[in-house]
Amino acid sequence: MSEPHIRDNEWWVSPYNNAPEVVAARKLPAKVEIHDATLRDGEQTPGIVMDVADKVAIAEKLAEVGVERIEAGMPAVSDMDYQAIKEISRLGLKSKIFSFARAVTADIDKAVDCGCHGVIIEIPIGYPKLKYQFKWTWEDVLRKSVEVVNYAKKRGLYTVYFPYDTTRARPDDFENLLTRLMQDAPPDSIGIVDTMGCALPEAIKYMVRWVTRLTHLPVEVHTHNDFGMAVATELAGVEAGASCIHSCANGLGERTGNAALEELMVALHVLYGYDKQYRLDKLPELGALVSRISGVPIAANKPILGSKNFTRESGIGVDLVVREPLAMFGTHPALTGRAGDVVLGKKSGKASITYTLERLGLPIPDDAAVNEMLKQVKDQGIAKRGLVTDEEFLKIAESIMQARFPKLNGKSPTAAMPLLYVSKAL
Ligand SMILES: CC(=O)SCCNC(=O)CCNC(=O)[C@H](O)C(C)(C)COP(=O)(O)OP(=O)(O)OC[C@H]1O[C@@H](n2cnc3c(N)ncnc32)[C@H](O)[C@@H]1OP(=O)(O)O
Ligand SMILES: O=C(O)CCC(=O)C(=O)O
Repeated sequence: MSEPHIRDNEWWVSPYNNAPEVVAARKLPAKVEIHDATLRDGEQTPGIVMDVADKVAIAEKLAEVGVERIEAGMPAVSDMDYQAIKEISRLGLKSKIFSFARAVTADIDKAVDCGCHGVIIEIPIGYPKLKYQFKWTWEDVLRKSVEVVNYAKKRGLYTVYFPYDTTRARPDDFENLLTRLMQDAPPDSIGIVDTMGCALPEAIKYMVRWVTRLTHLPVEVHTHNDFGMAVATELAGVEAGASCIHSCANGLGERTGNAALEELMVALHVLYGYDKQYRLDKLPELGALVSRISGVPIAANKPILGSKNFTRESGIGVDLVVREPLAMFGTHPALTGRAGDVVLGKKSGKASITYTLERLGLPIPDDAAVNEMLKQVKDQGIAKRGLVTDEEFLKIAESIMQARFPKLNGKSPTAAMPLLYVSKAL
């Protein structure tokens, strides 16, 4: 089928994503890039330390997945970060390498020394930050920014201006800052930073349009997940024309984390129809690597990567999980390197039993036996408040079949199973 919401064996999502009224409200850029900050903002998750080898391994996997930009770290934090960024730059990966800098020239020098393509120049503009933390006015911010932005550009770096806590800036502060920055030190692009993850998707759209109008520069969006909307707000930014969105693999990051890389990649391709520029099938490998190195487990129900995303216990339609996955899921498990799975428990139905028997290579007995197996599976699932394992199910199936064919009592349990079924035909 050729409608955008359906691609055979890949996805079947909502046709209303492409309703004329919905499409008319969008101003999608021709291309969107992902700037991944796992090695900097992801490492800012409390307690995580990644050494040089860890960062190199993650950078290589990010490049393999197809991330356009890797923020490899903040050299000011430690010599290990400095070495890691340098090492990653030397690898000659397809992704462009960025470093994170304060608005100080020494940090720009470090980015150049590390061989980076670009730099993110961070400076606060959110009013709570200016008022309580820095005691700066927007004029102070401008003064500190101008010299450093010009310096970074002079040193040949792609320069992203990152006035953080943007979404809590006073409108006049932000507008004055950007207006004057464009006169005195225009960077290559501007980041809208939802440091506290507290802006609505519609607010981010408004801000992207506002910054575009003020600067005519490419706009990037960087969000956190405090209201569970980091991915939604970045995609809203794209709908308003943002051409670069920031991420962390597995949604790592300060507090509730950053917009999750894997969710953005799949959404750009499946929900917005951007060309498949990413190896979505490699996302589980990246997720497992980042989880192992960070020590932060992936939640079982985490979008894209959760171990139970394509697992169904509920009996209704369960036989379709493997036979016709798009009846049961919006995306085919194989699109993201996954496989569907049927498990047994309290919510099983008859189809769960017959499916499991087939999967175990066993014949399907008569209806009464299947019903009895189902009853015992449910009872056991309830009793243990969990799933019934294959081993437990085999015991249930065997005892039922042996009761029906007592002549075969005494045979070894599992070895006798096929025989027990065959015996019904005798
Ligand atoms: C939203 C945010 O939190 S933004 C950044 C978060 N990331 C990090 O903090 C990374 C991990 N941090 C670290 O390892 C350390 O905090 C360091 C190495 C970066 C800095 O450590 P410290 O030596 O304690 O420096 P400190 O935080 O006191 O700042 C030093 C100076 O930089 C100034 N500064 C801080 N941020 C910026 C900035 N974005 N641009 C320009 N100057 C800045 C401070 O005002 C201070 O100036 P002062 O010496 O005139 O008072
Ligand atoms: O480390 C920080 O939180 C500052 C920069 C940033 O990533 C943000 O504001 O979201």
